[in-house]
Amino acid sequence: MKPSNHPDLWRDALPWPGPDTHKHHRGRLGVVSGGALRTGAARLAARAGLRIGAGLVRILCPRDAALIVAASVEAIMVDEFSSPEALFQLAGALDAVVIGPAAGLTEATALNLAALGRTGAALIVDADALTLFKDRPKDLFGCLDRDDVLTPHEGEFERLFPDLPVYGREVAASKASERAGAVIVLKGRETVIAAPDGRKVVNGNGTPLLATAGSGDVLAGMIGGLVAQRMDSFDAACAAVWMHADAASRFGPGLIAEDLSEQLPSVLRGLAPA
Ligand SMILES: NC(=O)C1=CN([C@@H]2O[C@H](COP(=O)(O)OP(=O)(O)OC[C@H]3O[C@@H](n4cnc5c(N)ncnc54)[C@H](OP(=O)(O)O)[C@@H]3O)[C@@H](O)[C@H]2O)[C@@H](O)CC1
Ligand SMILES: Nc1ncnc2c1ncn2[C@@H]1O[C@H](COP(=O)(O)OP(=O)(O)O)[C@@H](O)[C@H]1O
Repeated sequence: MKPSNHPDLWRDALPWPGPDTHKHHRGRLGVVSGGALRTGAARLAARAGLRIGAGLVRILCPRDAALIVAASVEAIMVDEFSSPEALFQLAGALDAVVIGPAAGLTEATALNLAALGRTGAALIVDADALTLFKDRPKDLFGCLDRDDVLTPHEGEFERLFPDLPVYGREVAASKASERAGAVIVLKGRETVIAAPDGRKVVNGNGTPLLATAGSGDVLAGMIGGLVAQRMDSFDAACAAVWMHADAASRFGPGLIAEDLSEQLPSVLRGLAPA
């Protein structure tokens, strides 16, 4: 399949604030932070979610991380939790939650994911929350709904779906989406986005400048920010992947993950209705 992702596919579905909206109506996104030494990934994702238009973004922190995160954010809100049940309560008021970036390869991450799976929030599952389920992928799939999104790079994909890479990236992504019962974003030079209902798009505007630590965390936050605004999860994933690459190209050489969110206003201006 040739690269097929293009704004014509999802431009009309992008969320824009109406005159009577308020921050809660624009969508509430949560991002689960790692522990005290691992808070950067959640902050990258949260900022991206806010920049892409979620009205309210909260970083949900284990106790030891809360003061560190609180000291390094402004518009982003911070909550602490001390158990999966407490996380469940916090997430009940959210439209979408990102979990996985620097979350830790621990049982606590698995229990937190299971707790989030019991809420009505759509989940964007990345990084450690994928790798953790290497030997028990069904435990992950059992927590998911069809509007949830998994964002593996190739290594993470192979850990969850060791029998699928042999089919090639495009077929593998479709089979994985069907098996997981969720949208799959198989990241790489040409990212493949597949939905359990058979929709599939291949992205062609990527740039190797994106091969920098934390850029995947930003992408997870962008998808979460669009899904929180009630964009269909597959469309949100296609839009975020394209905008993420466009942001990188606009910045150019020297790009680090922190720069991506700061390019989003100009990316969005180029997509806004006239
Ligand atoms: N600011 C922060 O706090 C940041 C925190 N972060 C967090 O750190 C945590 C662990 O991150 P990680 O890099 O150690 O884990 P992972 O990416 O699994 O690499 C492990 C091995 O997998 C392999 N591999 C195969 N294919 C691959 C591919 N396409 N892309 C990359 N690797 C691929 C590769 O093996 P190789 O190819 O070298 O043999 C590699 O050595 C995780 O929670 C993450 O969220 C980061 O997001 C950065 C910013
Ligand atoms: N060579 C490349 N060409 C285009 N895009 C790339 C390339 N390498 C990485 N990317 C993109 O960069 C992002 C990296 O995500 P990920 O591996 O999860 O990074 P991290 O865990 O550091 O946040 C993905 O969106 C991926 O598609």
